[in-house]
Amino acid sequence: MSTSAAEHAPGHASADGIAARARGLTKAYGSGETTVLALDAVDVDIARGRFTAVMGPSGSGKSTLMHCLAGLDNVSAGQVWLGDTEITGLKERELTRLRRDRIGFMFQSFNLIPTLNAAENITLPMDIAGKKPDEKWLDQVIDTLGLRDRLKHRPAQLSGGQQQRVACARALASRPELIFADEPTGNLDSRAGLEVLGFLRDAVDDLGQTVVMVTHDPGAAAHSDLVLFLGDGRIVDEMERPTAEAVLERMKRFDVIRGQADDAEGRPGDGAPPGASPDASPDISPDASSDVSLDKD
Ligand SMILES: Nc1ncnc2c1ncn2[C@@H]1O[C@H](COP(=O)(O)OP(=O)(O)OP(=O)(O)O)[C@@H](O)[C@H]1O
Repeated sequence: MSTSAAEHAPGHASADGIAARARGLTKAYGSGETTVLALDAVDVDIARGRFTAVMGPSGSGKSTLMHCLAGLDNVSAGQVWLGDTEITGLKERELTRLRRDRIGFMFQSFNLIPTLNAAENITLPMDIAGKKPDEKWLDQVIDTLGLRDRLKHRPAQLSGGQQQRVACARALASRPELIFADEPTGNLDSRAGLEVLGFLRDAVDDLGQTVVMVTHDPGAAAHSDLVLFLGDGRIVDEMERPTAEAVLERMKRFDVIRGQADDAEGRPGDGAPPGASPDASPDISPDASSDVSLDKD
């Protein structure tokens, strides 16, 4: 299934509201009998100025999709564009520069440098690139994220939620075209997680940023504008204006399909209720399920 594929003129990325685009994106790991097809000819458009969530069962290809769109991993076939730039085929040095200049990253483990204070962590990528931050923008980011009185603190002196806010500010500091967030609330309690999701939402609504977030949590996905559902390396569904309940219901259908596949192949766990077998689980943790009541701010 493709997203807005009809707009696509073959071989060209449009200059309009598309922040990233993939056509026929295929990624295989290994070779011969042990080949794993992580992405199977995925067509996707990531709209500029929107918050897109990527969900799907464990192993469905979420991280691989993010890594390929961000130029962190090479593709086996197909094409990927960031804005108008086709990144498939770029040399590693060009990719490094492109990631540094045009993409912001947030990870589950905040990836802050322990010896640097919050302010230094926020500007580190720009310092490495030898670029001066736009002070007005940086002030806006710091105030939006409520970090003004935490700038001199080192990561160990900050709560998990505050550390992730610093990571969020770092991702925003260079005003990137696209922010990729991989399970950004995975290490946070639900209150801190909600706070970070609210800031990502604000980054889109108030600062005009574009965010793509991989998550297992329907409550987190409910903060997005659009959820893309991956199954077995393909985009199998999408949901506009998601609610946590609707996302959870959609995820449960992966259980049913996997259960049926298990039945057909006579795998252990036949007849078990959806989600009862570890293999069949869509990887929604009990915590995630309990977060279903979380709603948009
Ligand atoms: N480096 C690798 N070598 C071999 N296989 C890999 C590698 N990385 C991922 N895979 C396989 O590719 C498929 C997709 O993996 P991916 O990590 O993208 O899924 P995911 O949806 O992000 O999973 P999870 O929710 O568990 O993080 C899986 O079958 C996985 O085992």
